[in-house]
Amino acid sequence: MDFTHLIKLVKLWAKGSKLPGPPCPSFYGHSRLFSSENITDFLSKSHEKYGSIVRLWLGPTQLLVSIKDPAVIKEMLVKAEDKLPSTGRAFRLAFGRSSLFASSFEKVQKRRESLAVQMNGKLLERANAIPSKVVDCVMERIDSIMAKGVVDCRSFSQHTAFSMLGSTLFGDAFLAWSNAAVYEELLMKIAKEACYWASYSIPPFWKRGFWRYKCLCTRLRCLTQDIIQQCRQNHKFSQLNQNSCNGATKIGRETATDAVFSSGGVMEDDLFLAELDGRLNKNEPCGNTMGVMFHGCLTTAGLIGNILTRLVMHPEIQDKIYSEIMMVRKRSTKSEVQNIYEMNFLLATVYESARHLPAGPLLQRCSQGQDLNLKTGITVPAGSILVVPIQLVQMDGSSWGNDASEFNPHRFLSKADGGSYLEQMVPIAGATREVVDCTDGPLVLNDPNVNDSFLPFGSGKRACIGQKFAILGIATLFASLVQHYEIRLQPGSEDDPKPTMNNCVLQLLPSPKIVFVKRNC
Ligand code: HEM
Repeated sequence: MDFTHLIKLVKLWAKGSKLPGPPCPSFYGHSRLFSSENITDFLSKSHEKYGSIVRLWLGPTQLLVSIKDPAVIKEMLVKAEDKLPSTGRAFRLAFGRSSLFASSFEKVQKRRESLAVQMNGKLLERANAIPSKVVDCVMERIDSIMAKGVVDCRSFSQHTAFSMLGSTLFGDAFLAWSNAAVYEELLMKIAKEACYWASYSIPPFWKRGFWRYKCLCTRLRCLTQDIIQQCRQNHKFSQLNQNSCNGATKIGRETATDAVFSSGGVMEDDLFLAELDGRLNKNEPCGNTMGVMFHGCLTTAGLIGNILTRLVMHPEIQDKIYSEIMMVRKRSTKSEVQNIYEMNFLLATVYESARHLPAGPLLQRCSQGQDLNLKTGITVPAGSILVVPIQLVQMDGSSWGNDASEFNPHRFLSKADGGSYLEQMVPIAGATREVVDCTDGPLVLNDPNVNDSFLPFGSGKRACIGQKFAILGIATLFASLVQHYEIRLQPGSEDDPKPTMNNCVLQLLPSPKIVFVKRNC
């Protein structure tokens, strides 16, 4: 250890010991006391005893600081720009260099901004967060599932999220791709092992399992290149057709700068993919594309599964969503997708599901270079691990009321006059600011982000850039699903599912078995 390292360490000890927290139980600190399964319980007890900021030693050189106060969390998430080195390592190990999921903010800033413009601009302007072709594809799958029998929420959600993200990134070619099932399986195998292999600060070259894992990652890269190739061919072909219909001879990007989306709403150009990976690394291409597929599929599948589980456990909520869909669609002349902005109860159910069960137990940050001075007067020393126990924050009675632990979409609705805040955020041609008259009277959707304790997509400098896309896409999907099918719990599958970490995300397990019953509409 060199001299500067030693000075840093002494500062960490000196400043860290001024923070409130339990005494260090051993040389290894608290690292052996909590695992990912009981981390929230452990932090809950520590916050009860020591207040809203708690420090824990994870060993002689690692200080963890957990923050539970919403105002301090907000400040911290804006000020602490870096992610933990292990997060960046997990993505780098699996997918190669990435300019989107690296731990240093400096490395991701530019790509984040340009991708956010794509995700939140063109994609949402068209109010076509997911194309009808994906919904058709999911519906077809339900028909084949019904022919076979039952399915569980988890596997249905996984396939669905995969179709959603795949067709958004790769266009129509993805839905017809013969390797889609293999791709999905590979991605899930990688998800099972990613955190384990990233927990080694030096890759364990001596372990056979590690090389097996690297093989899976290489196969995923080859398949990603294959689908990108097909996506480009598809695009060129459709351009050729379009040009020959127009009597033009020129093909390629010059004619397609505005054609990121086809008429069906799918991004059929390779501009989006080029935007994702740019000229990142010729030896390890597609790092960001694979990273987005990985993160997007796992988190979206988690939320879809979570909503499905709620709908089968609370049939009264499903009935209410169905009434809202029918009411909105009956009285509206707009296209199906635009109607989503008027389905306030459905959107509130999506928010409530995300509040009730976030993708993971912790948001994490660090500030490698300098100390973090918070307005409360507290200084978090450079190099500390900063965490937000989201489950605790999103279930806290002082932010969410006495019924914080209940599943209640109404907490995001109010009876005041006005339109949905989503409609105001994403202006749609011809959209009026109507409110939906559900059985309880007109309901207005509140912006969930006004509550600092709503954090399923993080917040601040490293917040999720897929939030609006995920919410609108998932709502679009459920609007079709619930309109055409009643989703019921398979008799005998009444176990009480509990939040459990599985494939890098929190899921309600055991996953209930469900049946789709076609409605007469
Ligand atoms: C239900 C679906 C999703 C959930 C719950 C979710 C959740 C999250 C969370 C909690 C973070 C960390 C935020 C923070 O630390 O403050 C994150 C980061 C991120 N998300 Fe998502 N996400 C979802 C879907 C997506 C999708 C569909 C995309 C893109 C297609 C996406 C792109 C990203 C990116 C690029 C980051 C990394 C930001 C950074 O490190 O700077 N997410 N997401």
